[in-house]
Amino acid sequence: MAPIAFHLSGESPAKGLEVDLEPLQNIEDLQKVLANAWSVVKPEGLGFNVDNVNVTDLAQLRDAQSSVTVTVDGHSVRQVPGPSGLPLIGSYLEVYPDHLGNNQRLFDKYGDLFKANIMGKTNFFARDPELAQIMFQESDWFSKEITTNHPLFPLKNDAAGVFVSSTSTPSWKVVHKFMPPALGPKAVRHYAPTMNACARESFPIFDQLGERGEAWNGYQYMLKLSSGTIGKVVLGQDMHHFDSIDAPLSRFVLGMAETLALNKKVASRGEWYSWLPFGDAKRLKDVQAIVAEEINKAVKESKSGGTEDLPLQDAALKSTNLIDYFVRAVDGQGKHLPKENLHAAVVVAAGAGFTTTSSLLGWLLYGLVTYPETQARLLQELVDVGFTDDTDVTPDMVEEMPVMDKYIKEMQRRHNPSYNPGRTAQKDMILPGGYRMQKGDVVIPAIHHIHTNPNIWKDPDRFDPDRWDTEEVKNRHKAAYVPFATGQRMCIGFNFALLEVKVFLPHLVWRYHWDKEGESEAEYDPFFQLIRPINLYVKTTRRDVYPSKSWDRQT
Ligand code: HEM
Repeated sequence: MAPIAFHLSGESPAKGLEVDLEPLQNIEDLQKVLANAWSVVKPEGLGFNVDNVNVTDLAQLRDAQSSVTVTVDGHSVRQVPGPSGLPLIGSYLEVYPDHLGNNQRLFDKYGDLFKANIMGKTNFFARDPELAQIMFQESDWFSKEITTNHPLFPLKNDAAGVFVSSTSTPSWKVVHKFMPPALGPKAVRHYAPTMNACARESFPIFDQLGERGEAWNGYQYMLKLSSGTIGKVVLGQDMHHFDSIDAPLSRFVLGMAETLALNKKVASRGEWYSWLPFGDAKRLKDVQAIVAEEINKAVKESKSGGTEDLPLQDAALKSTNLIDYFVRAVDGQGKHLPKENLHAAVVVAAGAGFTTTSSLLGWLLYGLVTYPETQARLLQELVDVGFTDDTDVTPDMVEEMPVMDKYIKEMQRRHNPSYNPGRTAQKDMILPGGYRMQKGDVVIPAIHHIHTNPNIWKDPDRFDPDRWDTEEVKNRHKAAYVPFATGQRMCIGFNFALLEVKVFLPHLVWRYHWDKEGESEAEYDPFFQLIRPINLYVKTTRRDVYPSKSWDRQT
């Protein structure tokens, strides 16, 4: 039997190919053959059309007299749409500074995948979970490769292994072996007492702020609290952030915060801007040097919990802080994390550890003052689990607090601190929907827009913690909610982050009643690498009255 000709819809039949259908069993076999030949990511999306009639049976295709048209999920192959932009600056003015709002507008205009060229750098933005899932997966299609078009390019540091280096670097493999055990579920449990102690350390300051009756910047104090905790857990250092109301932030924290503000600026202005020997690009390098210096000092001064080498899992449970862990942990071959990786990996863990959780805690305070009924529900839950002034939150207790869990999920859905992780196409391909992608294209699964995609989330802008009890949300697409990303390059610290906020929040809600200052909506800081509130002012009052236990929890 003669081979049959196939071509992609949207392309000339001359670019098609011929397939011998004889050895094929069914249409799925044909889909695989063609997907393989044309680099189509999802073979099952291929459809066949003969003389304008859809064909789903291999036998019918055997009779085709002319080239069979092949569609991808019902579409012709197409280029990813997007704004054409202006010469040189591209769509810069169309996207910045309100990049979340403007990207929303671009998604609404162009659909779930669009591209934008900004200052000579093209990125592709996706808000469809199916596309996000493919992009997040380290595979032959995509990988985290920090090329010049990648948003983290100005911070690229191969020695760090994680976050700011590419998956293809040997450092990623080695750091990715050492760091996860120290931040796994078992290991983070042993940091719960430190987290409780950090929360208590902040009380005298929050008490004083409350007694003054003045409003205070909620985010700034959450930054002090979360970075102080990371100081202890990662660096083994007391940052003295709660020695007084006006205690300054440590040099490391200031340096890291400035680094992230500068990176946002430098990365959004294109590669050329990052090479300038003056201004923001130069300052970024200077500030990175200050951060590195502070970390070197911390490594030198770090107190060890012992001197013996320990296998990874043991070290994770016995170390007094992350530096101590890195110094003592050995892998199966008895090897330590190489020195050249240690310092850079500590910078990343410390930086990623507080910049994210401080933003999340900021948004959680925002939620308390904006949704008083939720604050009341959280307090009720604490009463019901038997919380008292002396309670230390334990990981087990956290498991019994579904109201808090739903609240945090809903706030992360709407205000997740991380929003633009980048991945790089490893070869030319055709994505679901028929979109062409070329090797080297940098794609961004846009977390904020996935989390608020109206095709997935009912009333996405509505704050509704109870949506997490619905079947619809329980059965959501795997990548519809990805606050910590997914795949091999997902967040290593998510267990730590969630335990930390679940330890802090009960203490803060139990001790204080939280009120909003002013009528204005809290806004995100458009000039920062992460989504953090900038104008969040709150007032606190020490609680002296508590509700009774819920009737069904009374013993
Ligand atoms: C609310 C808190 C947090 C959020 C929302 C968050 C989110 C994320 C996201 C989205 C990524 C992927 C980045 C990318 O693909 O470019 C990531 C990576 C990472 N996170 Fe987190 N994170 C949080 C807290 C933490 C904490 C507390 C730590 C450490 C103590 C941490 C350590 C890391 C590291 C090391 C990576 C890089 C993993 C790799 O490159 O393989 N994160 N995080």
